[in-house]
Amino acid sequence: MVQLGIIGGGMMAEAIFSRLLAEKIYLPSQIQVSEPRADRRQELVERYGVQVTADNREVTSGSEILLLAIKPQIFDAIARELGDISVPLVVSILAGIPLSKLETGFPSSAAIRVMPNAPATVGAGMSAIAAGSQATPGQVEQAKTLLAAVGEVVEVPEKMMDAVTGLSGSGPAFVALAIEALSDGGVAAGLPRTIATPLAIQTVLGTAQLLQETGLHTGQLKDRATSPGGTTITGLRELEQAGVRSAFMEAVVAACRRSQELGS
Ligand SMILES: NC(=O)C1=CN([C@@H]2O[C@H](COP(=O)(O)OP(=O)(O)OC[C@H]3O[C@@H](n4cnc5c(N)ncnc54)[C@H](O)[C@@H]3O)[C@@H](O)[C@H]2O)C=CC1
Ligand SMILES: O=C(O)[C@@H]1CCC=N1
Repeated sequence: MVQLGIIGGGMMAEAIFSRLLAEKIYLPSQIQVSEPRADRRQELVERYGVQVTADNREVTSGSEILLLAIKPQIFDAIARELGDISVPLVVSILAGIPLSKLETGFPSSAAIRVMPNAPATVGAGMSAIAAGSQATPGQVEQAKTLLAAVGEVVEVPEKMMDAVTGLSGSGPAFVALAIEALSDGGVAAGLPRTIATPLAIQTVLGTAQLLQETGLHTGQLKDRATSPGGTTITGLRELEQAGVRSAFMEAVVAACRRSQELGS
């Protein structure tokens, strides 16, 4: 019997259900994905053996949880198409779409709004969840179990979800841009790309791990790496002159605003 129905078989859907399968939380026979693109359906069957269909309604019949993994821009159309169904729980990963819209769109279901991120693909995701008014503690635990399969989970009040989207939802792209720029800097300084990119990636990974494992404040770590009159302070001065700190802050705030727009 299908236990997890998924609307939209794209990148995030695959990231989440592939880990659920790998961790044996569901069997392939218990997951059904609806996806309009035939080549994508075939790919998902070949890779994972899950059930696929082009018919969204087929997915909803019998599902215990319905995971919405389509783009937020088509949420209204999906709610019109499926709003009369009665699955116990709708879990949405859509940027911006508020619980009020989920609850109005799916009036017979409890709703949980989630914001995961792209590192979910390798089990290193960060997800925030906010429960709707009809969600039972058991359903919140069910959602946490789903998301724990792809990384860390934190429960937040819904009013924080757009800011979460701007930070951890969009953040992997901001960090990827920073890694690419560090690698470019290495190339500009004379390194071959094949050495510069792994150096940049491991530097970001190691710095994050150091901060996480030691609880060291970011400012203390910066000070530790900074000798008087040395190389690091010379580079930091350039970053400050270019307004990099402000650029990151504005990126998160702009992404948060866009999440608010998508939900309005
Ligand atoms: N990409 C990311 O890093 C993150 C994305 N999200 C959210 O996840 C959701 C999905 O994003 P992605 O996986 O990146 O997009 P995607 O484009 O990879 O996946 C969306 C899928 O929905 C399918 N689709 C289109 N129309 C459909 C319909 N009428 N019925 C059923 N399926 C349909 C598309 O063919 C596609 O495979 C979005 O709402 C996004 O806001 C959330 C966190 C991170
Ligand atoms: O760019 C987007 O809209 C999605 C939501 C969070 C990350 N990617």
